[in-house]
Amino acid sequence: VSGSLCVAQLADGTGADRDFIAHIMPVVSSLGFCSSSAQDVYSANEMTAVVAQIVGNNQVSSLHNTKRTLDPGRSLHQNRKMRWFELYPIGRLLGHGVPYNDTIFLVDIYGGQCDNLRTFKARFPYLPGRMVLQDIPVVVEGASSSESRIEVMSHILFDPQALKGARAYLFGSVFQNWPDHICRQILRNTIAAMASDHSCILIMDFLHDPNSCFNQTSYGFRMDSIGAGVVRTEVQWKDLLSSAGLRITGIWNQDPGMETLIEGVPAGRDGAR
Ligand SMILES: C[S@@+](CC[C@H](N)C(=O)[O-])C[C@H]1O[C@@H](n2cnc3c(N)ncnc32)[C@H](O)[C@@H]1O
Repeated sequence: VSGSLCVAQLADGTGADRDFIAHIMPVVSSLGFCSSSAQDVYSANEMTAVVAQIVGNNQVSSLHNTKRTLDPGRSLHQNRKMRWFELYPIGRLLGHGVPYNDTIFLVDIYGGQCDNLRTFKARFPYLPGRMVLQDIPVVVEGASSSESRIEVMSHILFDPQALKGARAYLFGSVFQNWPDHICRQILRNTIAAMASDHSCILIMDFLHDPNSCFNQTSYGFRMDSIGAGVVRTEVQWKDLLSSAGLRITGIWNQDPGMETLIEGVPAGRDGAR
């Protein structure tokens, strides 16, 4: 096929689901199997011609082999995972009337084995305020025995948020696991607990850029393939947060192939945050 085709035309021509085409084509393009001149617009190139021949199928490397060829020296496993506080200027959380020792500074929602809080406390040992890890009961049991300075509490999906007025509610690698309607419910439950003047939501997640490197485009593809997960573009994040009643007040990202920190506050709040 000569010329460019948009996602809708590709879906029509193949009979495949349009969302599926929109997700898979950035991966195909970043592997070099077609070209992309604009977002959601693709054209055939020399590689397309090769793989379109029956004999050419044998020349298609596995994703892992191709990754080494096209993206030398980089893979999700080779890159060190950034800590949320290495991306985010935590001075933004200070000087707003909290934290005091008896107030809640940070709630790590679905925090796993409390690594986010443990490393944060190690880096900023003198910060006042309570730190609370929330996760499903079986995870919380394991976490409580390993870290005594961090409070742990059971919290499962769609539970109302019991901890009111924390300075920040952190979600690390959580929303990428869930479709929009579930994320919206989690966000709304959190908003109901937020103090209107000083609480914020911090989201550590991937921000999908369809024109970026293999690392990132393929991560969205892999999230799709293991469940209902989704890696969102900046527009999708804005839409999701605003549909829940939040306004994005900052996005920090040091490497387009890695995690991003998104800060949000209730939409009605005056000022920058
Ligand atoms: C991808 S891990 C993220 C862990 C951690 N926040 C981090 O930054 O590495 C997702 C977490 O969500 C938790 N989780 C999964 N299903 C849940 C549910 N229904 N209710 C509450 N937590 C859940 C898991 O136990 C896990 O700790």
